[in-house]
Amino acid sequence: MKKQRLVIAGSGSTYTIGMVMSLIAEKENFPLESLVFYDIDEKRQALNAKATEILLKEYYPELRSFTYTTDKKEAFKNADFVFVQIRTGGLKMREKDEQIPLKYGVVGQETCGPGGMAYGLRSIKDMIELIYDIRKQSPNAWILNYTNPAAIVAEALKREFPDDRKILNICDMPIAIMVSYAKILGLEVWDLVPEYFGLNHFGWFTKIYDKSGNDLTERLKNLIIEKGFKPEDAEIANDPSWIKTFEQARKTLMDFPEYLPNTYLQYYLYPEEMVKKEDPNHTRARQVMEGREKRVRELCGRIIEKGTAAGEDLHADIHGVYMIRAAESLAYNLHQYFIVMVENRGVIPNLPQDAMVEVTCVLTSDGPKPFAVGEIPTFYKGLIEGQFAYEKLVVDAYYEKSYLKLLQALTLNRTVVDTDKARRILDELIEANKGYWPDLK
Ligand SMILES: NC(=O)c1ccc[n+]([C@@H]2O[C@H](COP(=O)([O-])OP(=O)(O)OC[C@H]3O[C@@H](n4cnc5c(N)ncnc54)[C@H](O)[C@@H]3O)[C@@H](O)[C@H]2O)c1
Ligand SMILES: O=P(O)(O)OC[C@H]1O[C@H](O[C@H]2[C@H](O)[C@@H](O)[C@@H](O)O[C@@H]2CO)[C@H](O)[C@@H](O)[C@@H]1O
Ligand SMILES: [Mn+2]
Repeated sequence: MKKQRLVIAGSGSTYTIGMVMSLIAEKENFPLESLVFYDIDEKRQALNAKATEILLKEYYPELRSFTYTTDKKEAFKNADFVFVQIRTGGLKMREKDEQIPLKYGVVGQETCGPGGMAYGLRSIKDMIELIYDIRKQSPNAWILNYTNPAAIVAEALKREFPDDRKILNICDMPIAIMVSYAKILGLEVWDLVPEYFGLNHFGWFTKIYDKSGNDLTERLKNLIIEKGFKPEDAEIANDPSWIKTFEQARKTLMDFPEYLPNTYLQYYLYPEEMVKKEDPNHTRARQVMEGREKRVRELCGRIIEKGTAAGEDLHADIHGVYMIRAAESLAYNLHQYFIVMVENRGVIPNLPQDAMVEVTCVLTSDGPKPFAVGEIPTFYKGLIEGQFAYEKLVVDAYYEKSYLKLLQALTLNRTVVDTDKARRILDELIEANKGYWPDLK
């Protein structure tokens, strides 16, 4: 079995230690020859890296080479896989993305609505630059991107790198939802086979089967409606915000019982309720700073101080395991099922052919092979077309530096709708994003 040379870009992330634990858990199936951390923030990276050195010594002694650097050239040479998890502007800018729309009574969210647009315009520039840097050093590496907003990033990367078949955009929300389905059904998550369609953070499960081909969908829907729905992945199971989100997904299913919804649809289908639930002085970014970010920082600090991870409650999370298993399937041609983003090209015939859709695929060494979805009903088609038009306009606006296209994008977005409101939010976001966004005409 060929051992893999893996680079993690954005290794100062709050997800890195979880990813390292997942690499340890998956070491028999995705053995590493080397692991390299890359980040632009030396201090942030060093904390994770120093804790990782200890974790690897204790749980992965056979891994001979672990290094960390802020030098792109050194980081990206001879990679087989690069996982990309950057956040341009950090959690401080995420807080602005969430707070500014809320001032106008509009959803304030990291990947949805005006906040998602603001974050998207920041991510595109850095992501394009990063992919060029990776390709200079490693023309054949698989690049697994989960930097958000993944829908907008995927659309921009498709346009900038149309012939690059080794960039895969992937999100963990569908698998995190499936962890809850598995629990309700009394099965393991990897025993479930999903049918799914949509855009990233904007999709539906149409069917859930077990590995023997039994259709569990109607039983699952009834169980969710009768018994409730909650997050089960350890990372989010006790988080009040995620608990509310999963409850809302149950309501969505009761309102629109045809398909099982992605949790992110709550922002588009119940925008008024979402605004009401928010405390503008304590949005999700602040909760993450006081929660996951603080927890990871303190954990690393303790490991470094003690020189050991013994006694710490460490586990592989579904986020890390999902990305690594997707990489395994690509590296070793395993033909396993994953929900990932691919260009439509006939998968859903009644949607734009160039849309980056999120659907069930088999991952092979030749890349993702999507299953045909077929034509989708009018309600879903209408919603997706509106959302895709918004995403496309954001990427158009980035390339053309167009104020008008951003105004159109926000006016189209279901979380905004009103043109005057869209203009006021846009003007404030422009001010807040000076130095990150292109200068608009
Ligand atoms: N697609 C998904 O389902 C999914 C799931 C989880 C996280 N994410 C994404 O992963 C990313 C990381 O999330 P986080 O909350 O841990 O953020 P974070 O701010 O803790 O970490 C991001 C890291 O990226 C670094 N960075 C920023 N710009 C960079 C650049 N140009 N080059 C290299 N490094 C850079 C930062 O210094 C920081 O250390 C975000 O984009 C988040 O949205 C996506
Ligand atoms: O608000 P955050 O930063 O806590 O989460 C935003 C991310 O939410 C989803 O990821 C979940 C994931 O679904 C779950 O399995 C677990 O790993 O936690 C993650 C974060 O809570 C979403 O898919 C991502 O795109 C978001 O970045
Ligand atoms: Mn996601």
